Amino acid sequence: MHILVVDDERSMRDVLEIMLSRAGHQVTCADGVRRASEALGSTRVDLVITDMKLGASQSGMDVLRAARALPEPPEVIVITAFGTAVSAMEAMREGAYDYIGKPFDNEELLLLVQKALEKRALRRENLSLREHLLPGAGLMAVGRGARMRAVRNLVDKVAPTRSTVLIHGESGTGKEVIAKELHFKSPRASQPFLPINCAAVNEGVLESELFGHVKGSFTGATHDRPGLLVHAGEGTVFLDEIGDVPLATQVKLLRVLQERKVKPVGSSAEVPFQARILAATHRSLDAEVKAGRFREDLFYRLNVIMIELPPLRERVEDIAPLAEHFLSLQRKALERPGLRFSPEALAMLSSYSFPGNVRQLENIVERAATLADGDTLTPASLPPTLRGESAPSTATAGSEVALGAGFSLERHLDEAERRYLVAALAQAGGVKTRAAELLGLTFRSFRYRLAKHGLSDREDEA
Ligand SMILES: Nc1ncnc2c1ncn2[C@@H]1O[C@H](COP(=O)(O)OP(=O)(O)OP(=O)(O)O)[C@@H](O)[C@H]1O
Repeated sequence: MHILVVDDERSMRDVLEIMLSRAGHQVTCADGVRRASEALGSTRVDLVITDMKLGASQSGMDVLRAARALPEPPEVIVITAFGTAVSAMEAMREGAYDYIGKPFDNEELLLLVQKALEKRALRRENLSLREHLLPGAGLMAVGRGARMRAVRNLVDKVAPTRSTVLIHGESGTGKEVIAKELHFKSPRASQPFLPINCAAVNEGVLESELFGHVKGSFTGATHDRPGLLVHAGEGTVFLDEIGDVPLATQVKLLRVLQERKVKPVGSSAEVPFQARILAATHRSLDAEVKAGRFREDLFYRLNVIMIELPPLRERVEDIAPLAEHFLSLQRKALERPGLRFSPEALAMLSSYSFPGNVRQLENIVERAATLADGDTLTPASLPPTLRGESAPSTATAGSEVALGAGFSLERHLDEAERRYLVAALAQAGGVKTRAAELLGLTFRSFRYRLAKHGLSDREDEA
């Protein structure tokens, strides 16, 4: 654990440093508020021990406030002079872990430090546990089809490495889920996973969030603050929507990635960082590079390993398992253990094209479960948009189709064939011989058509 000792008296700093280092901790010392803020801004600190009175004009309260302003604040122990119980209480109100009066007994202080660090460790553990338990943020992305198996193989291979990974896929395909899986399967799992949506904030905020800032560098910068890259320690920073980073920030990001050092906004000093970088985008960065909107050098720097997440319509075999997964979350959330899909509802889901991908499926299941009167979710529980697309029981009549420029009979028949295949598979509960029978096809012809539409899994291909 890393402890920051703040005291204006040199002898006191030395005593504390020796005592705490002997107890096995890493110790940094600061003689006042400025140095303390610098230390808090440039490294990850678990505990601050500060004297309340720092020289004639400064106060430990300022150190406490700077520490509390951090995204993941360290615990703070305040040392107070005899007879200053009022300021000790004020410190507790502002979030200090505890206080100790001067002169103190060394054993007493060590015990307090140990308890504060236990609390800190517990909080960190809870944070990472909460990450694990968030719906959909489990260790394993759901999906056992051939495409997801390939993704999973790649994840297992690159998770333990330090490589930068670029995740590409349409919106809602699960890019963040994969980023979390990469983090939690890596040796960095006990360290923070810090995501940032690069498209949601403007250039200034993005740079200050990523690289940090020093006090006074802009209105509202009341304290030095480390950026995510430093704050993540040996964890992972996930740059979501990297394709939306403005060109000016791209230049800085490239330098940061190459040199593994950041320059906080308003500072000229460089701070090294250890975090691993993962990035994701729904854009084709190749095309963005060609259009001059994305720097080619940054693209190559990020694109060391690329994970391509296919849209849900290209991995139909994952729809039913995902729907079941989301329904099981709803059973728990709504405390309705009897909720289930009718086979027809599952078939209808399986033949829909999901332009909003897994996120849309998740929303549909949540809505259906919340609104359901009985325990069985039927096609009537699903939004009408799905009905328009489900496999027709008789061939679609020509009159319903917009013929003319842009129409392609071939594509139309192709889509219809695909929907029938999926519907038959769903109706047959995934048993392929049965699905072939339902369609009046030989097994061989059925298997050929599955492969043609990318619906077969690896066993079929073998
Ligand atoms: N394979 C999966 N297993 C379980 N849940 C998933 C899976 N893929 C996606 N989800 C869920 O679907 C939702 C969307 O996933 P996520 O946010 O990871 O997508 P995204 O590609 O990052 O989207 P965007 O590009 O819009 O940020 C989340 O609630 C996530 O938990």
